[in-house]
Amino acid sequence: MTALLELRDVTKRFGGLVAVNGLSFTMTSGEIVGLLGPNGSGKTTALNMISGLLQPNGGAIDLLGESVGGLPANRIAHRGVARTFQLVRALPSLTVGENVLAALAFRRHPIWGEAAKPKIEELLGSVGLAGRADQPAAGLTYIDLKRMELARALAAEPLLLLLDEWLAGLNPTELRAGIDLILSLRDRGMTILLVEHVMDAVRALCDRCIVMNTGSRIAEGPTDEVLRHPEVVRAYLGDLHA
Ligand SMILES: Nc1ncnc2c1ncn2[C@@H]1O[C@H](COP(=O)(O)OP(=O)(O)OP(=O)(O)O)[C@@H](O)[C@H]1O
Repeated sequence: MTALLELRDVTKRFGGLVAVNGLSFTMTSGEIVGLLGPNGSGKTTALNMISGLLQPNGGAIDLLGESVGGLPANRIAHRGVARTFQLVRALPSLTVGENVLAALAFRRHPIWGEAAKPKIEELLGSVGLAGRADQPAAGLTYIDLKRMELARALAAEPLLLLLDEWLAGLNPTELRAGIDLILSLRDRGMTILLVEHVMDAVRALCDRCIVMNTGSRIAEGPTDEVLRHPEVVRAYLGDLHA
């Protein structure tokens, strides 16, 4: 079966710093995979290359067997990759519905105006914001902002969703709701690559994990096994003691 996503020997350098060093992994449709590692290990840089915000210096990135490595972000989005950001990117002067509309207007098959209204409601409903389209985005709580950002990502009807610390900063009740929401996306067939530091969430969500340290993959496998891997424990303890 063709992998949904395949990275082969992908490298990114910033001057003399090798932020991602020969990273290889594959994902199949329907998986939730965790991309883990201590601060600065290269996780966000990897997401940035998969989504086209950064150009790799070497290696290959394929989506459904076709090369997307080095394509601009909008073309990769049109091929089916959507993402959220560590710092939520909302348009606070607009309503919740207008924020989602902006995403619908820039997707591969754009819709806008009246035609977009049912889709906006459907997207907001799918992230727990039903009936909130007319509310100003500026008034949303943190978790609701995150929900809105997710609705914007889902507006593209992606094959692959990249979540960059989407659960960070949530209180325990919100975290449970956030985990359930991500699981509901998986139940609808979404494939998700998740960068996350909240280990309870990683255990609850990820079928498999890939762990990076200083740009390289140091472990990969089922979540429980990977989190017990001595090199992974060392990398995280080293980070905590740094
Ligand atoms: N645009 C950039 N220019 C220069 N160096 C960068 C740039 N982006 C990232 N880096 C460096 O690359 C390395 C990897 O950073 P990256 O943000 O990918 O790590 P991360 O694993 O996502 O960290 P965190 O968990 O803290 O978000 C770090 O040393 C970082 O300082």
